[in-house]
Amino acid sequence: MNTLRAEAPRVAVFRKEHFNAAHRLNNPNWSDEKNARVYGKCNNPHFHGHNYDLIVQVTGTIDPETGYVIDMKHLGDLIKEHVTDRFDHKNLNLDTEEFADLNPSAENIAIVIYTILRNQLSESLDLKIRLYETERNFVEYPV
Ligand SMILES: Nc1nc2c(c(=O)[nH]1)N=C([C@H](O)[C@H](O)COP(=O)(O)OP(=O)(O)OP(=O)(O)O)CN2
Repeated sequence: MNTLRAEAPRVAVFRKEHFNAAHRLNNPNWSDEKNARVYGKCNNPHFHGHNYDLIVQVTGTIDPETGYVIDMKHLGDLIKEHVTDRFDHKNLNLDTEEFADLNPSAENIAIVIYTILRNQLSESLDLKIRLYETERNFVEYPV
């Protein structure tokens, strides 16, 4: 008799959201010259904006009653309440406590969003964030 039981399949679901925000990349421990050299136009003292595309990936097993890993409507509502309402049309450096002392690079923004959403989801669900800062520049966390 085969005593091995098939593992429940794990499925990834994705929710895409969008927000606009301004930021400035700057290291306060460096000179103005070094900041300008390292960050280039992203160091503009008057800030600049991006149209961020956010893809939230949630992976888990399927609830046999709903057929869902997670209700994507609920996931969309969570992202709106906790992420996009918080960051959309904000100056990340000046208007948000998360980036008051943290350089708002795409990497750091992704980690902040991950941490916010991780607290909203069941521990049985895995979470991954993909954040597009431009059409060609994007980051993922965790890897
Ligand atoms: N590792 C990182 N590198 C860069 C980041 C970042 O957050 N992490 N951010 C920037 C800029 O803020 C921004 O992404 C602009 O970069 P740029 O390459 O100029 O943008 P585009 O893709 O629109 O333009 P291209 O013409 O394709 O270069 C830079 N680096």
